[in-house]
Amino acid sequence: MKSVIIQGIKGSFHHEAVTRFFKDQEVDIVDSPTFNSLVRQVVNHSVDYGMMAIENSIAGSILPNYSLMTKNKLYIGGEIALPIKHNLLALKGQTLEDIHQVRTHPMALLQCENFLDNYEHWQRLAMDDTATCARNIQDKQMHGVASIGSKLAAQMYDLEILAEDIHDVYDNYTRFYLVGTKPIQVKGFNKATLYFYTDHKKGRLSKVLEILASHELNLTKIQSVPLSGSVFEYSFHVNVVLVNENYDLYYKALEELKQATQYLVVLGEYIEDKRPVYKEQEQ
Ligand SMILES: O=C(O)C(=O)C[C@]1(C(=O)O)C=C[C@@H](O)C=C1
Repeated sequence: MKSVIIQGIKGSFHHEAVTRFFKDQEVDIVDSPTFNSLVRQVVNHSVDYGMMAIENSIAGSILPNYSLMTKNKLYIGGEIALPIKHNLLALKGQTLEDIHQVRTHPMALLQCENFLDNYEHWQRLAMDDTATCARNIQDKQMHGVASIGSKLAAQMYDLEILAEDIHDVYDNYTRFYLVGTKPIQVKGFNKATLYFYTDHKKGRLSKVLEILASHELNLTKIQSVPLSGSVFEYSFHVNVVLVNENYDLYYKALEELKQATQYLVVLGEYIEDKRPVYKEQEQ
């Protein structure tokens, strides 16, 4: 059975990301307190893969995870765009009036700012993953303390839901990568993540973008990340979707990109996880 390490414990969104990604396949889910320790255990082969959040549709990119991937030479074997629904959880019998402190993962706090602004007197603590915060409230019988997390966490740690769907925007998604230490071959891939930097001369980045556009590669994300060892120079992570899955054009683009950049590596070729489009949005 494959083992996959997550940031957090069972009942976290990382846990849900793994179960959605692997569907019916059985996997051994291993907990990790931080992203750093997750990556360490992937690198030293204590586990087969890691599942790592990389960006959220409200709060934006989790920048340290971009650098963790490249510094540790990790490759991407797949992605999952998980709908994230946050709820306010507390011990059974508690009410909103009893609460004076809320604790959760920092990304979850960022996704619920509008709700939290209604309770300015609550102390906000950015802590571990959403599920560990929920479990601690139960284990330590913390009265007056709420956590933010999923309904699964409420169920697993026997907490009451004091407020449902408290994220700022209904359509809230976090994108996760499945990462490993070797390039992962994915049959029928239609998306790729490239990492590059240039010699920082005029027009270099626009040349790269022009190569992508002229080879039917749709740019879905570009993220600049400080280049380690330089001051105010940047490397770039780009995600591209292969329009009409034209592999010839994709490989030609890679050849041209090698000429246009100082350093280029393909971090992953995998299947795009499209966020579902709801009926109301189609109209
Ligand atoms: O705390 C959790 O439950 C997580 O899985 C972490 C995490 C994150 O890293 O962004 C995952 C999804 C949500 O965006 C909030 C938190």
